[in-house]
Amino acid sequence: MALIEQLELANFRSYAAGRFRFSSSRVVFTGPNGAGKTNLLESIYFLSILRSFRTVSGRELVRIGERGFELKARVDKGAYHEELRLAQTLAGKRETWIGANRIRRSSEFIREFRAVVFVPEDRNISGGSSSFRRRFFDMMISTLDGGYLTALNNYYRALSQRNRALKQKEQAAVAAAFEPEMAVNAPLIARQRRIYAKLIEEEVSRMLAEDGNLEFRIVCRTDYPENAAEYREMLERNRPKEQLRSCTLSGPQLDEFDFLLNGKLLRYYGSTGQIRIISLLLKLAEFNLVKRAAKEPVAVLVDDVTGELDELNKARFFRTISGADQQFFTFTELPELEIFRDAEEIKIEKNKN
Ligand SMILES: Nc1ncnc2c1ncn2[C@@H]1O[C@H](COP(=O)(O)OP(=O)(O)OP(=O)(O)O)[C@@H](O)[C@H]1O
Repeated sequence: MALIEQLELANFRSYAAGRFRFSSSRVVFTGPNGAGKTNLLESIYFLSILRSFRTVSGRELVRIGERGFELKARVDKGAYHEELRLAQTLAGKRETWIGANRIRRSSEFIREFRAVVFVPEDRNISGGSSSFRRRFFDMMISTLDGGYLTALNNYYRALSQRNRALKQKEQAAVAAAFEPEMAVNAPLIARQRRIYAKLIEEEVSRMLAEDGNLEFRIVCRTDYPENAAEYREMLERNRPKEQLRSCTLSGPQLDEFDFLLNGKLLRYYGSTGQIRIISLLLKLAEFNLVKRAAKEPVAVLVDDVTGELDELNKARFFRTISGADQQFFTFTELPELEIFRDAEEIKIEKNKN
C-alpha cells in the first residue's frame, strides 16, 4: 500500500509539470544522470517539512525562468485521504493547504507525514566540517519537534539581522535589538541538541554492539551560557568586539559535535570505511528514533547510497528501512536485489519533464 499515492509538481526544479501515481510502499525512480530523480525525492521531503535537504535558500527549487513552484500530494491516512498543497514564490513567500483549508502555521502543515532522507553526502556527517553535523541534528530534531524548528528559524533570523547591523558602526542599537530573541532561543537549541545527541549515541552504540567491541560517544561542545539572562549579558559584553569583526562570534551556529570511536576523534583518526559506516549508522539511528517517536507515518527517501556499502551493511540498511511506511529510491537502473522484486519502478526520462 502507498502512503503517498500521488505527487504533482509545477515549476519545481527541472519539472515544468509532472504528475506521478504510486501504488506500492516501495517505489524506485530509475533514469539516466540528471534526469530529475533526486528532484522528486526533494519535492516529497519539502512537502514533509517545508525545507530542502539540498539547499538552504529555496530559490534554487524554482524552475529557472519561473516565479514560483507548486507541489501537491495525496496522502493515505488510513480511514481517509488528505490532499497537501503548497505554493512558494521566488522571494520565499509560501502558502499551504490541507484539502480546502488554508494552513497558516508551518507546524500544522508538517504534521501529515515524516521523511528521513539518505543521500551520498551523508558521509560528511562524520568526516566533513562541523556544519554537516549541525545540519544532521537540526534536520532530525526538526522532524520530531516543531518547537525546535521554530526556535531555530527565529534564532537564525535574528542572528543574520544582528550580523548585518554589526557591519555598520552606527548601528549598535539595532544589533542590540535582536539580542533578546537570540538569548531566548539559543539555550533551547543547545538543550535539544544535547538530548538528541545522547539518544543518537545510544542508538548507534546498540547497532555497533552487533559488530564487536567498538565504543561510540558524542560530545557536544558549546561556547556560551545555556540560560537566557546570561546569554544576553554575553552578547552585550561581546558586542564592541563583534562590531570590529563584523559578526557574532559565539552561539549555536558554531556548536560542534565530536564523534569518538574508541576514544579517538573520528574525523581525524577514522579510516574511510569507519567514517562511511558511522555516517550510515547515524542516519539509521535517526530513522529508528523518528519511527519510534513520530505519531505520523514515516517515508524514507534514498538517493543512490547503497553502492558504497559492503554486503553486511547493505543488508542492515535494507532491514532497518523496511520498517518505513513507504520507501522511495533512485537508481540509474533497477538493482537486481531481492527486495526490489516487487517494487514499483517509475522511469524518469531526461528532457521529458
Ligand atoms: N531550478 C532549476 N530549474 C531547472 N532545472 C533545474 C533546476 N535545478 C536543477 N535542475 C536540473 O535538474 C537536473 C538534476 O536533477 P536531479 O538532481 O534530480 O538528477 P538525478 O536524476 O538525480 O541525477 P543523478 O543520477 O545524476 O543523481 C539537472 O539537469 C539540473 O540542471
